[in-house]
Amino acid sequence: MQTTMWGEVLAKLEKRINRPSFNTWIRPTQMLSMNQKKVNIGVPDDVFVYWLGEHYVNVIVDTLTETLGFQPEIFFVVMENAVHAAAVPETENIPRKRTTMVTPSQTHREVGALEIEDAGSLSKVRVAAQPDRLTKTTNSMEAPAQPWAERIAPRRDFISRVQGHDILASLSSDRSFPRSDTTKNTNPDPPLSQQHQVLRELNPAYTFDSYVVGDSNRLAHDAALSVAAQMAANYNPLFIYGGVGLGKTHLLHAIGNHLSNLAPKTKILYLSAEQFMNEMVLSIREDRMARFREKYRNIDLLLVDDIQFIARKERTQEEFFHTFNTLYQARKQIILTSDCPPKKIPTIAEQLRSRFEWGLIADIQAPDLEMRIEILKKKAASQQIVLPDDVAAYIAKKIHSTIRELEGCLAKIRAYSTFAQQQITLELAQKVLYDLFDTTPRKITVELVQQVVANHYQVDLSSMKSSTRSRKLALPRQIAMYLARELTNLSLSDIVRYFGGRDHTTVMYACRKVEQAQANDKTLREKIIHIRALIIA
Ligand SMILES: Nc1ncnc2c1ncn2[C@@H]1O[C@H](COP(=O)(O)OP(=O)(O)OP(=O)(O)O)[C@@H](O)[C@H]1O
Repeated sequence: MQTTMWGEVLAKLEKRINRPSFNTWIRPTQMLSMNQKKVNIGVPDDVFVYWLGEHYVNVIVDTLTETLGFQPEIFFVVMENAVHAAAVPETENIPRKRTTMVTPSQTHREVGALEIEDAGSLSKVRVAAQPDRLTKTTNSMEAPAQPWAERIAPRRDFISRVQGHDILASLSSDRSFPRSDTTKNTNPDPPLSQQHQVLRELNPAYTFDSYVVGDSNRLAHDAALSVAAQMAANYNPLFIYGGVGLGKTHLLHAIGNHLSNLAPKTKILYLSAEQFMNEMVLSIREDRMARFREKYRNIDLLLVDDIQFIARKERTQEEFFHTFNTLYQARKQIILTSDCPPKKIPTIAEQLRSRFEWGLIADIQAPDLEMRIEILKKKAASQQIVLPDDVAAYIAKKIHSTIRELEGCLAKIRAYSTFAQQQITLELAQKVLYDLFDTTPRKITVELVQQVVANHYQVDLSSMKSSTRSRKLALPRQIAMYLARELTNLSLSDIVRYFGGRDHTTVMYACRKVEQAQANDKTLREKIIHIRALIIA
């Protein structure tokens, strides 16, 4: 039952996450156990714990919530091997020798803390909570370092570094606001002056130095540098937009880091638009809007990621509008990122849209091959990975769209080379990334076509193969013949045999009928496009 449920979750995730990422990071996972509060997800190694926690925890929790009907906490459990790990009972039953909290692993969203557990007969079980309690995060600052944590949670120094600075951070996490019990624990509403104690989010690795500049991002980079050099002078607001994983967040953090080093007194607030909304909702519910406004309107630099999130959220737009005006009038700097330019953000108040266009709008495009290679080399060097040129070129040629994918490949290769104690070579890279890059086209057979069509029309597969004349079956059979003709190399006579017939004119007739029907029926045309896509996928 768990397997079926996980299968359903995987099927949903497959639609929500791009294919290479899904195949690399999600497909190898298993559900080990669940109860009414928690779900244990088995993963192959530490790198998965880090990477899933860093990038996919929210989508996994959302999908589980949708499937289970409640929001579980999730734990990633490293499996020595699938059989062994599948025998792990509920996590709370595993004898604990030590549990150490380490830093939250996150980019622009609250992700949470990681725990290490020693598990009796299991040589290692490591658990990454889907945590939303800042108390955990705070504890983590004092936690002793673990050797593996160094590898998989490189953000530890980030907490201690940030602690010393006068930077404000959002107190609410995406997931904490609907749950009053957690908010009680996590947000006792400390005085403003103490809020920097619970800082998170600015990633010290995201600096201008570690940012590779090329034609695709030069404008955004130069504008960011200019703002960092002189706030609210030239571009206010600075609006950076671009596709997924192309470096918008990196630039925001780079500005924040630059200023926090240069002028530690600068009050910097970095958060996602979603966090802004969550905190606003929480503040309204707890009657703390005055504090909320005080916090947001008393800063020098506001960095908001994914502003497109506020589309269709009128109350949030209104509140953000006032925040924007107050800061702007006080000559404070505002920097926003989005996945599209202001004019393409759907259903956003016109006054807000026009304000987003007041300053400079800079886009980031996908990097070219040279730049992708340079990024890979830079990332490798920063992690002390010896990455031969041919391996960098191999990965960069295969991955075009997002830099996050490049990093994913690098992390995977590094993990394998570490565990297998082998140097990184082209051969190793090819072996490790085989699944990811295996683009061998799916072999299309008549049986496959029949199966997909039968599923779509909810008819019995065996009846596809019979010569029954029922009306319900006529159309699906004809569509299956039509698509079999189009998608396979078989002759009419060969195809008809799969449908229990002998006369090739049956297929000819079916093809003609479907073509005519499609010409007059848009819905049917779209259905066939959809079915064809499922067959080819
Ligand atoms: N030009 C670059 N040089 C070096 N690293 C980069 C560059 N662009 C992006 N990266 C890296 O790629 C990863 C993804 O970048 P980032 O999170 O900033 O993307 P994003 O555009 O904000 O994505 P999303 O829209 O999903 O939030 C980060 O680890 C970042 O360091």
